[in-house]
Amino acid sequence: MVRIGLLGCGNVGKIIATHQEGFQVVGVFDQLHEHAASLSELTGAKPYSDFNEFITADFDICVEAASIVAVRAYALKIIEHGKDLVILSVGALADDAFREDLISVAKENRKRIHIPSGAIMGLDNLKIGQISHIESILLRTTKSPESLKMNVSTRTLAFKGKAKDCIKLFPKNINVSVAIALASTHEVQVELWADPDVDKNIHEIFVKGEFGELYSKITNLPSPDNPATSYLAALSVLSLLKNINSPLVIGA
Ligand SMILES: NC(=O)C1=CN([C@@H]2O[C@H](COP(=O)(O)OP(=O)(O)OC[C@H]3O[C@@H](n4cnc5c(N)ncnc54)[C@H](O)[C@@H]3O)[C@@H](O)[C@H]2O)C=CC1
Ligand SMILES: O=C([O-])CC(=O)C(=O)O
Repeated sequence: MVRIGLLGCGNVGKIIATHQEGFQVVGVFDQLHEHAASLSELTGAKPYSDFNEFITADFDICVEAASIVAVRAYALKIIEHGKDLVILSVGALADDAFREDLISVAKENRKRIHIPSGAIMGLDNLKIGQISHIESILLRTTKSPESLKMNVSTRTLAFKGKAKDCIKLFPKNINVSVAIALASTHEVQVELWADPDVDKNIHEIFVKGEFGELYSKITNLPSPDNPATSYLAALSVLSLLKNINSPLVIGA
């Protein structure tokens, strides 16, 4: 059984800890100790209030479901302590220098960093951009103003431009754009819309390239404790963990 340490015990952390199938959460850490304590009560996992104690605990994989700030603060240390790492707040990897450091430390320590598909479907296929020409990628995301912490009464364009700039302004809402850029190794243009008539998280992806053209649209239900985060994002981590050591590897 794969042993997991959970960094971040909020909305996604709780879904992961309460759906343990094919893995066991043995340790939980959160900057708000009451969040770690309540997941511990639900699951029996040991709660840690000190990060340095948490990373010396006996688990194989650390699952990050916290924030970009947490990835920046802890990812290198986690890998240096011999753990593989699942990063949901993938926006942290938009910083080229940080990402390259992290990858080189992972290589030195023979550890792996997993980026789940998060709130979209088909992320794996976009890796074809690493071997075949892609002309353009546009992500059009629509969320409720509440999710974006905006107060608007009509459909409003909150951001238009590059993924790496959008994630700086909306670190809790557009991690998917950075995941797409990393998978495809292509720049991603983003349109982020706040729409008061929408209560779901909609991601439309437009890609043109040597392969042809893609249009995909996902209409995600928000997750129970955080409307900005699609429930699918938590499911993607659960399916990644369930399959992590499977001899049958499915998908690009
Ligand atoms: N890759 C993707 O497609 C997606 C990524 N996300 C990201 O996943 C992450 C988790 O999402 P939710 O569970 O909905 O968020 P949440 O806000 O409900 O929970 C985050 C938890 O992490 C803790 N935390 C935050 N910063 C921390 C730090 N520096 N050190 C220790 N603990 C810290 C918080 O106290 C909270 O308990 C967020 O960063 C979110 O933006 C969300 C949806 C899709
Ligand atoms: O959950 C979503 O729909 C997308 C999201 O918050 C993110 O990519 O950060």
